[in-house]
Amino acid sequence: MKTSIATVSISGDLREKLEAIAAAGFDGVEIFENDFLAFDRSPAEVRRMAADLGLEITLFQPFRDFEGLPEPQRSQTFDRAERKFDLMVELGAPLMLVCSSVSPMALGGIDRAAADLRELGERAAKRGLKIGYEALAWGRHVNDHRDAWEIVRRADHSNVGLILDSFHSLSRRIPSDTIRSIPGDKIFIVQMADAPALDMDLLYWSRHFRNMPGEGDLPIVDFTRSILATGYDGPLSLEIFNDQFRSGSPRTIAQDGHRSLVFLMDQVHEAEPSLPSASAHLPPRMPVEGVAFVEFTADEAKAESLRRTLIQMGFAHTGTHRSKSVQRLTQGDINIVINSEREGFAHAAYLTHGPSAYAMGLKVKDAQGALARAKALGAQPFTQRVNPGELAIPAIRGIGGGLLYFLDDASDLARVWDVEFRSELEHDTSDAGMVRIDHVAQTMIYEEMLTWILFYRSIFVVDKGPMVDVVDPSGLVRSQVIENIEGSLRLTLNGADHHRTLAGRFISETFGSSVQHLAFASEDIFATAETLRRNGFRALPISQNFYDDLAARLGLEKDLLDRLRELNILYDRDAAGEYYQLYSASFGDGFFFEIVQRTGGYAGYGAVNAPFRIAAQRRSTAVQPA
Ligand SMILES: O=C(O)c1ccc(O)c(O)c1
Ligand SMILES: [Mg+2]
Repeated sequence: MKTSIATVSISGDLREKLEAIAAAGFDGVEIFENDFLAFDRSPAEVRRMAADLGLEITLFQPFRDFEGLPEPQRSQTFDRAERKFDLMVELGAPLMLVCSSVSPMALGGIDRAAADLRELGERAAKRGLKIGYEALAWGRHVNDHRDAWEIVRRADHSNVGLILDSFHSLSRRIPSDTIRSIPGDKIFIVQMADAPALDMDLLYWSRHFRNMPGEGDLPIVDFTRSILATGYDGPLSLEIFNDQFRSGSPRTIAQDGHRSLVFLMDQVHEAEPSLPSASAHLPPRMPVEGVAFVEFTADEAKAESLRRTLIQMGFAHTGTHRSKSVQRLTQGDINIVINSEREGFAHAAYLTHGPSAYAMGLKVKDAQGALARAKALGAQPFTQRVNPGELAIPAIRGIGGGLLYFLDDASDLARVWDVEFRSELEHDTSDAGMVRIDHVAQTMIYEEMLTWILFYRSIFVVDKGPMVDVVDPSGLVRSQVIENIEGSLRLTLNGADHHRTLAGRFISETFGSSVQHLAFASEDIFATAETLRRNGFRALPISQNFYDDLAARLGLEKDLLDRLRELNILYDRDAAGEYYQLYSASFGDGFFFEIVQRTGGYAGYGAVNAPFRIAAQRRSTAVQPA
């Protein structure tokens, strides 16, 4: 299947757009009229630029308010079309998109529109061009692809076809099955866009909130299956109007777009392997069995203080790397690695971001398969020199330029700890009852969130949760969960809009996105909290008002409430179960640990408690008066 994207989808001038689109691997491009008009090169030069970049111009658009006009406007609009045909011939654009009219002067009537399109098709044919008719979801008389198809059918001209746009059809909840009876060769191009489920005016929703397939909530896979069932074999062309994308990095957005189409075809293939053009053959999405380790980079002093904190939290120092300045600490199934090397990637990450959790190892079914899939989706593989006695662990670049390693049980990688680490037990600490990593919280600027949601969803068998607003006293942080059904991988992505929020400050102080907190699961949080207290761990002090409200809101028994209050444990409850949360103080740039306990089927993250946690962190990190 060929891929294409409309220039309107990304930022920059026309040259920057075309370069980013070519670099991302697209086959074709739709030239959006305004992007051309605002550019100071001739149509012939644009044509050459596209050709030099190996891009086919798939479409010129949009031609507006054409059909159904009375005279003299009708003749004027045909003249207008002829001028655009002149331009298209020079550009080498074979197809014009005519979108359904929104003009108050348009008269309506399927036969009138069909006659207009037929005449336009006749004129286009004389110039060697074609026209495609698209129903805008807010078109005055035509706003449904079924009506647009009937008009095209009655126009009955070989140079007149239909253009389908997933947004217009799916925003109006038109069943995708209705596409299956359209002949594939009468569909001249298919435009693809997803969008978040929002209850708003269709035009406003379309012009500001579209996003890449897989980033939103529309049933895009189903739509595409219906398209392919018709025999359509033209390009899938992204047409994404999105305020964020217009101000984002053209390269990143174009890469996301290409990845979204590869992923889309893969999902279609998975759902219906017999479809003719669903030809993407990627290694399958990889199930994740858990977080095998989290690796910090720090200088020696910070590494030692982190090591002491972890030991206070019940971790045991269980290994030292055979050739590097790298420590391993464990508790239950949790592995924390602290890297204080003075060269290599970890050190570079330290120099850029300061002490940080820059790498994460995921235990997957097949590590090489995960790497192969990630590469096929355009992720950047990571390799570094492997010393004798070390394993080449497959890895890719992840959030904030950090690393994502893949481990599995099926290869030598299963023995990584034995191969690379000398085992030792320096500190005979008391285990505090933490058994596994519950979740990893990654903080990023809000604009990057969709990129990472698509990244994780396209590579792994995970789903995304709804976007949740978290109120920081200085602004909003938007949070979205990436998790699998088993709960063995839980990532919370936090998008900060504002540098004054705690998450925003974390980003500016660590110079980019990264892991802001790590949550460990305990099976008895009260026992864990008592042990930590004995070890001298300072829990984040929670406001007394929070506990008074808990009593009022949830009617907790006094005993339970007193214990929560005494140990600074936050509490939440839903129909499925309960959630307990205990926080560490923040370190340095704002990193912290959380300890949680889930009972029953509680599957959330205590979002209702986040404002109280954030307020407590602000109090405890506030600069004390001298
Ligand atoms: O928002 C619009 O006007 C508009 C124009 C052209 C399109 O193809 C489209 O889907 C929307
Ligand atoms: Mg469109």
